[in-house]
Amino acid sequence: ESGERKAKVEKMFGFMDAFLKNDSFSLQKDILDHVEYTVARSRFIFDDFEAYQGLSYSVRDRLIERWHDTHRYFKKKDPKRLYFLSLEFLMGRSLSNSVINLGIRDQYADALNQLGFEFEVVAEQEGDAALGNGGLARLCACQMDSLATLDYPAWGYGLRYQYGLFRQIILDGFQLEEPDYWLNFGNPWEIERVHVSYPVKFYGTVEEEGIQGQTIKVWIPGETVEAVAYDNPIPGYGTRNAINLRLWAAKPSDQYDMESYNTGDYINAIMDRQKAETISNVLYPDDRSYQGKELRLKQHYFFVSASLQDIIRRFRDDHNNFDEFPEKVALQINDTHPSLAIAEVMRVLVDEEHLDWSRAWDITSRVFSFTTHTVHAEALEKIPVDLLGNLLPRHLQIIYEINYKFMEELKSMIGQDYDRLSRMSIVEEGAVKSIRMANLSIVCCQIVNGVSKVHLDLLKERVFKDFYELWPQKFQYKTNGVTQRRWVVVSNPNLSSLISKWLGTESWIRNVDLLAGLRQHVSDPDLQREWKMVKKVNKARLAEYIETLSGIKVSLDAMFDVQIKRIHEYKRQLLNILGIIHRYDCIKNMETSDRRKVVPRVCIIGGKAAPGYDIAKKIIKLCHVVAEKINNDADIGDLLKLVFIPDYNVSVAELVIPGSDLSQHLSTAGHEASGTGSMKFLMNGCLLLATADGAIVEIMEEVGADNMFLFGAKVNEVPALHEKGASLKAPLQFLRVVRMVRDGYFGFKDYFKSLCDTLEDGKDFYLLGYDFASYLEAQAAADRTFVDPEKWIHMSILSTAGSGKFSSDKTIEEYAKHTWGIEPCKCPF
Ligand SMILES: [N-]=[N+]=N[C@]1([C@H](N)O)O[C@H](CO)[C@@H](O)[C@H](O)[C@H]1O
Repeated sequence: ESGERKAKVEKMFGFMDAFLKNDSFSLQKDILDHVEYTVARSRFIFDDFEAYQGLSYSVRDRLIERWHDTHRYFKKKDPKRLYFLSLEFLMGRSLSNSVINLGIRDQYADALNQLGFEFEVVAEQEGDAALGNGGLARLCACQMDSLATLDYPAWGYGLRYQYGLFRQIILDGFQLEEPDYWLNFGNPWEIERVHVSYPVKFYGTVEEEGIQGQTIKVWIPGETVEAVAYDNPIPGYGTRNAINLRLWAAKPSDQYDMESYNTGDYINAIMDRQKAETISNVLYPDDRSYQGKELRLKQHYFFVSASLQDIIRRFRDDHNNFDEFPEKVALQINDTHPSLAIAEVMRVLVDEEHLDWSRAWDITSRVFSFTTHTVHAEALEKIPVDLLGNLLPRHLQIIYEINYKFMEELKSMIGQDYDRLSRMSIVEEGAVKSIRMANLSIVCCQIVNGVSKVHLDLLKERVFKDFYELWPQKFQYKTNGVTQRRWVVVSNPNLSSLISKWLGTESWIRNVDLLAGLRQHVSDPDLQREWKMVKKVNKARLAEYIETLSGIKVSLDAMFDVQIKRIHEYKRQLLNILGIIHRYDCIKNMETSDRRKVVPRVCIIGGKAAPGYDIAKKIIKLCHVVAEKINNDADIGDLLKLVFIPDYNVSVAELVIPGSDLSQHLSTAGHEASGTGSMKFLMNGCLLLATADGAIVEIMEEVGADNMFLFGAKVNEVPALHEKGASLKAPLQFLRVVRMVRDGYFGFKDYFKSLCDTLEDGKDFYLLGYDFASYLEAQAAADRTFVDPEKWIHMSILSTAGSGKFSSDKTIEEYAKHTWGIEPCKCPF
């Protein structure tokens, strides 16, 4: 019956490009049809936002077509699939990226023009999908773009938060948080799959039942919630493949207790049902440590259970022997947030599929791989057993069993070394007995990946030293990457066309190694002139944005010096601000004649602080009071400006990065697992001023240390410096600027006391004092280079030319080959 219908449809439409045409007239018609029939506004009168909606729905139609063809082809070929489990996906906007990956941006721009709209203006109507905090979350989004573009059969699974990462409002220089109700006007980029829903169980008890002489565990849940799927097609660039990001939303389950209904306690019954929806409501805005909150744990299990039910249902469609599961499925755990998936697969295989433990464990340990993104042992997730035992009683039993078997095996390998046994145990005894989710992930997974070469060294020598010594073969690294589609082609179209012109091809967009071809043209004056022009145009756009935001006029001749990332003490935005105070102080104390030699700077800082992170919030306030002083000081004029860009997100980054001359990555060496912002700046020809930390070390290998401005203690020097503690004496310049803040030179004397206290000798854990002198030297080197435009442009072109290694395409190819064992599966039509 469906075969017949398929044949009839194919005959009717012929197979290739079955339905939608992409010529300008067809696009105009589709946009108007959606304005009229989907947005329900008259096709004759609609505004920019309705044009955005109409346009987006017409683009979505073309995504759905490719999504269907891709998944029908995957179904036909039944390749090994990758399932990428992550609690966060920082997608940003979808419109521009989608039309560029579909290869029909120009057609759409023309169609809109015919209808009297401007593409860029309409594209600005879209809000960011901010379903994540920072680097880890954006990394997933870049990796999904690469998985699609490289034709890998992959799915992303996550949570459909109703509230994304909070909006940052700055009031009198203080950060306030506002809810990000991003779904207010609907979301054209998702498809609600009402028929794809699964019950997720919580609480309850575990009973034992005897079946055919076997005792099996039966989990009697206390509460059930429904998980409903929302699909987000992810189009590849230059391919028909479009893969899926499936996000789960919690809905009241249709199982309801008649009891409360009949007692007429109707309202409470409904309220109870409403409670269910809160599970997927809010993204936890903390980019730091794990909070032992029950709701957070519910979120973890909710998306893990729904995802695994969906994955196993798909596997069972074509397979009924679970020994094939690891051949057909690769499960990627992105940090420890999805690690409960390990216990869940064991529960399904043992309790529901009745496999014996060792067979189940063999399958489970071959199907999972784990990537950690942190260097701070204290940031590793630990779940109190009381919390876990109450919410997921069967999973706690299973984790205890996994740990018991692991401890037995370990004792047989290392003997009665109790310190090491307790350090490696998945169960942490002590005041709050807890489950170490990182230990569980390492014990289970075949491969544990760090996110940069330096990160792996830190995992081996510090964070997971015991495990590395036991299982060195498990530990690998896959250097992070960013997608050149969004971070160059979408956000910097002028540079993108310039690169294609000088490389004589656009294939670098899919084959990033070609960027190295720019090296042979680096000294060509025409390229240098055009390169400079592109940067100038992008700087003008950024300057306009700054003026709109803050009313501050900035000079395009100044060096645009940028630090944009989450606010953290280890990322040392405070070092940047103290450096600016030093620069200001120097200019103030200069002879007017010397001021002519000062290289004008526009210092731009942006980033959100976790709502409960007090010190980070003080750093934001300090930035504003210093800016207030400098920007209103007539003596300074255009020599120095400081601007804090509020509500930093993916779209702001897409505007700021192309307009930046210099970007700062100041983490205390050994604290940034990788960093990915640096890679986006590098691709856009922006020079880096940085410590040799995380991925910066590999960037130095690719573009050369002499093509960057490096400073500060090295990773292997920091532990010894920490030992020195109070004996480490900070330089006078540093003491002077700290004194200025402490004495209230910028006001708020008492408010900044605790911030200044963190910099006192012996307390300066992040070594701002120790690194201050070399930091100022690096800044001076940047000044000297900036006044030599040819040298600067030379370094800028070489930065882009050497950025190929840091494409997420590279990262994904490495993972596919060495961790997941998946092959491209390109949809042929
Ligand atoms: N969570 N986490 N970790 C991070 C970032 N904060 O999101 O992951 C990012 C992605 O791996 C890293 O680049 C960054 O160094 C690391 O701190």
